[in-house]
Amino acid sequence: MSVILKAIRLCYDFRLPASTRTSLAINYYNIFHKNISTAVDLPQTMASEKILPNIFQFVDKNINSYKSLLKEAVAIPSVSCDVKYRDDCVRMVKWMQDKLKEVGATTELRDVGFQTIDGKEVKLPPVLIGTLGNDKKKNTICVYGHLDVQPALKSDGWLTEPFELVERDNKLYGRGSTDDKGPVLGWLHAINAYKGVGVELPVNLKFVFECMEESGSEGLDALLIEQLKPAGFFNDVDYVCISDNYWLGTTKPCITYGLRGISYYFLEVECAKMDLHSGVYGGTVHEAMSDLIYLMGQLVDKDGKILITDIYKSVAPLTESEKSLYTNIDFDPEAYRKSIEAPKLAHNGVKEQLLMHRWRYPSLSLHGIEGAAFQPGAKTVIPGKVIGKFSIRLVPNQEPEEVEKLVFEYINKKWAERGSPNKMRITAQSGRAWTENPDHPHYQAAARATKLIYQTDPDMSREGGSIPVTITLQEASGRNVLLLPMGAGDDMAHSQNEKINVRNYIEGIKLFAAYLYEVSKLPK
Ligand SMILES: C[C@H](N)C(=O)N[C@@H](Cc1c[nH]cn1)C(=O)O
Ligand SMILES: [Zn+2]
Ligand SMILES: [Zn+2]
Repeated sequence: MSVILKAIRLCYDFRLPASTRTSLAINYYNIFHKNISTAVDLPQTMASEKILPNIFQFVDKNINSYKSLLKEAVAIPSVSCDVKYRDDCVRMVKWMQDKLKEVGATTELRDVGFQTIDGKEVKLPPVLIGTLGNDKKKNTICVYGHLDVQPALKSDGWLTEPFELVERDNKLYGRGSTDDKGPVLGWLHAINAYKGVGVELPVNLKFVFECMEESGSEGLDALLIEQLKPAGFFNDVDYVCISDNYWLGTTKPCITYGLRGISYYFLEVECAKMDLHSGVYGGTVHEAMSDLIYLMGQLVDKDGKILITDIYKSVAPLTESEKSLYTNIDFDPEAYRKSIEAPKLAHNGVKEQLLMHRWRYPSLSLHGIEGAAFQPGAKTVIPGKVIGKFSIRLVPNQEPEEVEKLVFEYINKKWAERGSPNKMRITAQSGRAWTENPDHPHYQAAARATKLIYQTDPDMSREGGSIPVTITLQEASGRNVLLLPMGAGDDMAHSQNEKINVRNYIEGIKLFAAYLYEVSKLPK
């Protein structure tokens, strides 16, 4: 067996074509399952074990159509944080609804109300709910994904247009390619592949696809808890799966059992009702920007230690058994450093420390200042109002309300010390951290599927990012939730030149098909 696994690894190392890899995977699969079925002597089971190899071949034959569909999805600039793209968000949701309908799902668009921006009510994009299959004998999996993206402009430093999917060096570049349009489409393609080989889907599926995840999933919790749960949407759900994160590195797959939460702050300082000429007004006003920079400079030290009083107090203590987990994770700090071209990493680049500070300790990041003169050129203006944006990634035992209170108290104290006559206001939106039991059979099923595709045991990882709805889905369904990443650790989600490797996209589709198959075998 190990000889075959090695052979398949070498295929990847030497970049052999997908068809060769698939043949090897099929050989491996047949040998592996022949052993099992001979042992239990069940010819019926044998027949069903041929399903996945056929599906894998089908996927390899349809690579171009998968790329085309991703191109269509990326071309819709569904940026949720900027209301000027709100129609595109709605268009994106409806586009996905059509695709779900095409695979036979029953769908509906649920209205989730309004959000308030600058005192104005703006309609939120609808949430797409879908159901495929209703066989009481089958397991039901609830799949969540998001259709919105972070903003992107070519002038940010993209090599190509961000909303045009471009293939370069076996990578598909475009905003949303990995976060999260590629993975969402992966589910669609996996379902289609079952259809394509004429095999009934082995599970029932329920879909929750939103278009506000990058902006705090506004309206979604209320929909899930106040409407869908009481209406029985989760009654028959057995497992929840989300593909909206990335491998830790670039070669080893992982399955994720933890996310940090997020507490996002808008810190506003106003010194005048309009922007001012610095030659005319400079020296005569208390400038808002100076006040804001002062406050933002009080939040975190150069080593990343958060300076907010008592912020670390409730963080879950590190146990000896947890500590030992980090040693076995496959993570290369030097490769990680090189991939972002940073001069030096925090915590002296020590692997275990880096992982812990990414996954289980809070971090504070400064994101930007609205109202600042960020465009090129020597603009000589004093901004009348500036809004500083920063966030704290929350970890287990840190409750958002308690963290918000500590931040507000700290900012108010620093503001009093500053003694500025200007107006200051701080607001927040927050979501809790999430962890799950990775020893659950659901995780074992996903690990079997992963090993089948990538011929290696996945790492059980946590994730430094946040998906606010994960904990809501866990609570609403009362079921085990698992994150099954499709993309690689260097995909640069949220950054310039976001991409997904063709390999991750295509093998990810196979992974989802194999995952559905493995979960179908779990007890109900
Ligand atoms: C991990 C996920 N793909 C993601 O990118 N989540 C965002 C969620 C968010 C919350 N506020 C704004 N965005 C993230 O972790 O930043
Ligand atoms: Zn994101
Ligand atoms: Zn995402």
